Amino acid sequence: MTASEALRAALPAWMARQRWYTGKGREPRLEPVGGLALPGPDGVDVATWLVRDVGAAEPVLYQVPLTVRPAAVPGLEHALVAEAPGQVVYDGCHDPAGAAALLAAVVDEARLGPAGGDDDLGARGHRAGAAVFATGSRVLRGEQSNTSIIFDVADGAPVILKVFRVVQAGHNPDVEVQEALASGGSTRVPRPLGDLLGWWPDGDRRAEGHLAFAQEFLPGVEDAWRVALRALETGTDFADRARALGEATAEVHAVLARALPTAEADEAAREAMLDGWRQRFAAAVEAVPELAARAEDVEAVLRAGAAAPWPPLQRIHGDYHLGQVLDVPGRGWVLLDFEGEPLRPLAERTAPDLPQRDIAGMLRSFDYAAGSATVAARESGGSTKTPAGPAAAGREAGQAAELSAHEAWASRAREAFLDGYGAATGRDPRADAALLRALELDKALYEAVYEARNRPDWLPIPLAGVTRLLVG
Ligand SMILES: Nc1ncnc2c1ncn2[C@@H]1O[C@H](COP(=O)(O)OP(=O)(O)O)[C@@H](O)[C@H]1O
Ligand SMILES: O=P(O)(O)O[C@H]1O[C@H](CO)[C@@H](O[C@H]2O[C@H](CO)[C@@H](O)[C@H](O)[C@H]2O)[C@H](O)[C@H]1O
Repeated sequence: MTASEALRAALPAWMARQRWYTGKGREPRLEPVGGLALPGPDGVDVATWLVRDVGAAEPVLYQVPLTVRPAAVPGLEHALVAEAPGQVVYDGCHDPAGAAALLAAVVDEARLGPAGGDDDLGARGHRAGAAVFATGSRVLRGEQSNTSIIFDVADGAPVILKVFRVVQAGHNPDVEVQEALASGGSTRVPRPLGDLLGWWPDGDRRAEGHLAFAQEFLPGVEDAWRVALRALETGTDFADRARALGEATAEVHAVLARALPTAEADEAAREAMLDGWRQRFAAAVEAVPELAARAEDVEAVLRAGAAAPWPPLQRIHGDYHLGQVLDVPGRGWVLLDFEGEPLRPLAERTAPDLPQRDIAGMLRSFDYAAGSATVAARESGGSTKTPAGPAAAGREAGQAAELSAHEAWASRAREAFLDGYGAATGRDPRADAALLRALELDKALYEAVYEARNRPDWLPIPLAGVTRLLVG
C-alpha cells in the first residue's frame, strides 16, 4: 500500500475525530479538490489539501495540511494520520515542519502551486507586518472551530497562525475586519501579520478564499470566559470589567463604521433580516422540536424587533461572546475571532449588520457563564435521586441560593456592559429594547442548534434564555 492509498483509507475516520470537523456523528464522504505544495525541509513533503465532504447536506470544503516523512518521528504519535512502508503521514499543523512551512508561506509572501497535476489551484501569501523567524511551534488546545498554531519567534513577540479548516469562497471576515481595524489605528485587536489567500476550481468557475491568518499572539492572558467563570465561583463582582468591555465594544464599532462599508437599514434589509430570524427559528425547531410550541411568542418578539427603530448597518464582530475577548494587562480588552457565527453562510457574515447583534451576543454570554456555573454547582452537589430528608432539603436550599447569586451576577454584568457601551456612544442600548430582545432571542436560538449538535448537556442553558426572553 502506498501513502496515498493508506491516506485515502484513513482520512475519513481521522477527520471524523477532529474537533473542527462539522459533520458530527458520521464520517465524511470525501472528494479531493487538490493540494498546494509548500517548501519543506529535506526529506519532508509538505502540502495543504482541499477536500470536499459531499456527504453533508451542503458540501463542505475542508483544508487539511499534511506532511509525509520517510520514518515515524518520536513525539508525533498524536498527529499520525496514515502509514505505509517507508512513508508516514502526519497532521501538518502538529508536525513542526508543516507548521513552519505554513507560516513561511504567509510571511515570505510565497506563491504556491498544485502538489501534482495541473489543477487550477494556487495560493499567495501576503505579509502585513515585520518579517518573523519562528524557532518552535505548538498547536493551541481547546474548544476551537479552526486550528491555531503558536510560534516562538527569535527576538520578538510570539505569533499565532490560524489555519482555517472550513474554507469558503470569499474573503474571510476574520482577516478582512481585523486588518481594517488595525489599519484604522485600533489596538483592540492583536496586530495582524499577514494571510494566505488560495484559489481552487469550483464547478466551472474559480473560487478564492483565505486559508490562514497570522497575527501577534498575546501570551499568558486568559479569555473573559475563564475569568468570568472564576469570578462566579469565588463570588467576585464583574461589573467594572463588564463596563470596560462595553466601552471597548463601542470603540471597535465606531472604527468599523468608519473603516468598512455601511448600508442603510431600508425596508428590504428589514425584511431580509426578519426572514433570516424566522429561518433560524425553523432550524432551532428542527434541532429541538419542543420549541415548536413557542412559535407564536417567538414570532411576536421577532416582529417587534423588525418594526423597531434601527441604526445604519455596518460591519460588526458577528459572534461576540466572552470567549472572544482577552483582558490584556496595560492594554485592556482585546477582541478576537471576527469570523462570525460558523453555522451561518459567509455571504451573510460579511454583509453590514446591526451593531446590536454584538451587544446581544455578549449579553447572552453573561447568562451563559451564570448558567454553566449553575450546571457545575448542580453536578458537584450530587444526584437529586438521593433520598429526601433534612440533608436533601438543605442541599436544595443551597442550590437555590447559588442559582439566584449566579443570576444576580449575570444581571449586574449585563447592566454594567450596557452602561459602558451607552457612555461611549452617547446612546443607551436599552433605548432599543425591542431590537435587542429580538437579537438576543435569535442568538439563543442559534445557541440551541449549536449545543444540540456539539454539547447536548448544555442545551438547557440557551433554552432557559429563550424562555426568559419570551416571558419578559
Ligand atoms: N492573538 C491571540 N493571542 C492570544 N490568544 C489568542 C489569540 N488568538 C486566539 N487566541 C486564543 O485562542 C482561542 C481561539 O481562538 P479563535 O480565534 O476564537 O479561534 P476559533 O475560530 O478556532 O474558535 C481564543 O479564545 C484565545 O484563547
Ligand atoms: O468561538 P466560536 O467561533 O467557535 O463560537 C462557537 O462556539 C462557542 C462555544 O465555544 C459558542 O458560544 C456559546 O458558548 C460560550 C461558552 O462556551 C458562551 O460564552 C457563548 O455566549 C455561547 O454563545 C458560539 O455561539 C459558537 O458560535
